[in-house]
Amino acid sequence: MKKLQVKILDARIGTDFPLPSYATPGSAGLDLRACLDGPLTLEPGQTELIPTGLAIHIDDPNLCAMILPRSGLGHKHGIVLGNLVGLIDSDYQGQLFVSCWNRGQQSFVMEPGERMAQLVLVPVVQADFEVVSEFTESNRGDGGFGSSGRH
Ligand SMILES: O=c1ccn([C@H]2C[C@H](O)[C@@H](COP(=O)(O)OP(=O)(O)OP(=O)(O)O)O2)c(=O)[nH]1
Repeated sequence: MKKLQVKILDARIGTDFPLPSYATPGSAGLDLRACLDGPLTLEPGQTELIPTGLAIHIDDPNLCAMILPRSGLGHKHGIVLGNLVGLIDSDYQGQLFVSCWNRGQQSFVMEPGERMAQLVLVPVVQADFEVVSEFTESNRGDGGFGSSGRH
């Protein structure tokens, strides 16, 4: 299997914090840890851009990466992403940052090395554009926004 090369920018990763790894052979997401010097308190409503200490250059236009929230942190503690989803372009070469938003009612202390979000590689298809007058008809046609279900 072809694997993406992830560059480690922070020497604490692999020493103070574990190396990134997939939790199980079937895991889709790679945990992204907070590369912090000390605890960071996120007050209710606060958003902070938190470094991961990792950089990737995907270098393949057929792929991108997405940063997604961790379900437990989001559901139990209200820690989700300020941008809802982070999209990492295949030509991006910088450090990965996670926009952490405390949408909950209580302060949350992010500890150094804490798993704050996850990174998933996703196939990409780019679009070309063409002006046409009609499509070949389908069953749905242009029905949407609940046209086939509850009104
Ligand atoms: O959660 C995120 C989202 C993006 N990025 C990096 C990778 C991505 O390739 C780059 C640009 O992201 P995006 O295109 O979403 O940003 P933008 O606000 O549209 O700005 P621009 O493309 O002008 O930099 O920032 C992150 O590190 N974390």
